Amino acid sequence: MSNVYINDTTLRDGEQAAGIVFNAAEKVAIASLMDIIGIPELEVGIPAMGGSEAEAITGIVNSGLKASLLGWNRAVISDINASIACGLKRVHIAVPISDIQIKAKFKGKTAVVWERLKSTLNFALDKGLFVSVGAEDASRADESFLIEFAQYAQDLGASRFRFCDTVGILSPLTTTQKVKKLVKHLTIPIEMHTHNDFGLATANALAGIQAGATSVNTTVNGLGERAGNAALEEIVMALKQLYKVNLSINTSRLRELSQLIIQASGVKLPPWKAIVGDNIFAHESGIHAHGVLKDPQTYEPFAPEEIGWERRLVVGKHSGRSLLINLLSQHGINLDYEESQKILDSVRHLSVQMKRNLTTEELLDLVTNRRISHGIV
Ligand SMILES: CC(=O)SCCNC(=O)CCNC(=O)[C@H](O)C(C)(C)COP(=O)(O)OP(=O)(O)OC[C@H]1O[C@@H](n2cnc3c(N)ncnc32)[C@H](O)[C@@H]1OP(=O)(O)O
Ligand SMILES: O=C(O)CCC(=O)C(=O)O
Repeated sequence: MSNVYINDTTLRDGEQAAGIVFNAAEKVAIASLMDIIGIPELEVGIPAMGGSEAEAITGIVNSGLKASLLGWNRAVISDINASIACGLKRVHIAVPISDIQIKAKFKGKTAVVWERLKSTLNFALDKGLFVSVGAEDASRADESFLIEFAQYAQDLGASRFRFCDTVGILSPLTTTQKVKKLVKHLTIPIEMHTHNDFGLATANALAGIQAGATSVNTTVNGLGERAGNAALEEIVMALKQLYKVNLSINTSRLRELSQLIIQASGVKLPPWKAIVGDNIFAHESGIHAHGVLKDPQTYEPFAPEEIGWERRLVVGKHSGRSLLINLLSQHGINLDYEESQKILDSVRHLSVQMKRNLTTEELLDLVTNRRISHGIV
């Protein structure tokens, strides 16, 4: 697993999420930050859309990034020409290969699958391009047909093969079974493209990697069609922390990248979003705060600095005395046992009334007011 490769598609599948639009300046800014962070390949968009999308892609191509840049194409010659017109040297050609897709797109004619693959792949190769071939809806395709298709793409000269779980119906076990079979028949790298319809995109992408795939198509914050794609930050941190695979990606800027996507997409994340959510290093509960104050590892899987974020200890309904005593001592207020218990009771009461935790200022006010009313200060 030491050679896992990230090909991020935030600027293609990510932007396909309903209602999301990145303008040209945002697309260039996102690509640039990903490049600085060390993402080796970026799927930058769909040149065949023309207009502002083609302009944005050309803008990225002309930005002098180190990352390899890939354009997404249907198996249509004019799409490939649009990619060339944007200055791209790498193209991805997507071909629908499940019965459902072939029926909807090619009137059920499998001959069209072979013909489209051959004509567009040969065309792109003749133009000197690097070609990645994608099997759309591979997870629902007939398995022999999928293998035949992948081998044909390899024989024709494709440099990489993308296995797509287009509607996110795989589990880690079925992913493993399918990818293992594919690996036996291919020598070119296999890329995982997984969707999150059942909340399994990251798990399935990692299962694919364990089964022998070497590339992952990710998106920042898991943005993408419907429930989204495998999240870049989850894949990178799971590989780093759980699989001990170092990808030479500067993880300390992952939170910053996530924030850039929130800003550009206008879509906020739930605070509990894995890796980059606001609450990933926030502790309120008494037992957790007590543990973290002694050793952060008790309730944190890795240090917040690893992703460029910080630890927060907040006082609220579930807090205990250790946290109160600790926080207040930082403000020169020392509590004995009895007083801390009384203040904790008030904190609980107030939290329930306000249906939230208390800010530090509110906690300090509470203590001061209590002390005044008891003639302590
Ligand atoms: C699983 C995925 O995420 S695939 C990527 C999806 N992304 C997008 O669709 C976003 C960008 N798309 C677009 O801008 C437009 O759909 C375009 C420019 C590609 C095409 O626009 P239109 O010509 O108006 O076609 P429309 O979107 O209505 O239909 C898609 C056409 O592409 C065909 N098609 C779909 N996928 C493929 C493919 N992989 N290879 C070849 N043809 C395909 C469809 O059969 C349909 O053809 P038809 O018009 O002959 O029926
Ligand atoms: O690239 C492809 O082949 C299709 C990618 C895709 O977005 C999908 O199948 O969900």
